[in-house]
Amino acid sequence: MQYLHTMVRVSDLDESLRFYCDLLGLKEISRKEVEKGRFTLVFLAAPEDEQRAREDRAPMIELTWNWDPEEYAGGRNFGHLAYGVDDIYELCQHLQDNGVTINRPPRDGRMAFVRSPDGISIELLQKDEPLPIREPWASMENTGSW
Ligand SMILES: C[C@@H](O)C(=O)SC[C@H](NC(=O)CC[C@H](N)C(=O)O)C(=O)NCC(=O)O
Ligand code: NI
Repeated sequence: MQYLHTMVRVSDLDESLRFYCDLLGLKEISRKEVEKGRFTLVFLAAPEDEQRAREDRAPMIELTWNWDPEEYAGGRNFGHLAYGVDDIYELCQHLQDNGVTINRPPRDGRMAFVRSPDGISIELLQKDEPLPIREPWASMENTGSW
């Protein structure tokens, strides 16, 4: 089995491509306009995955834009999309300078969260840094249960 993509529905395709491509730096791999279904699919890959994505061997996000406006609410069960980045401070500054909401600034130099135009949470992790997972259980005796 191979992980292929995560699909997110977007309410404004141009606004979303400005965020995911122009600002975040993802590359458009393919696009499909479906007249009958009245929707457009756009597959995006991270720059380092671009070549493999074009050979169908790298994970992507699939933006789905329904031409007829819909309300996209709820979806609390969805968490975030995560990307490893070269310089988390520089990227967050660039995003903020271009009007992107920085939900969690990269104060530890390792992890930040920003929002897409539709409120999708995007986790940015500094490459070559350990995952900043705070083990709430760390202070407890190792009960061996984990
Ligand atoms: C190309 C392949 O990766 C797909 O995911 S197509 C799946 C298909 N998508 C649509 O019909 C898009 C328009 C639809 N109105 C929608 O918003 O999903 C589909 O079966 N979607 C249903 C789903 O739950 O994803
Ligand atoms: Ni899909």
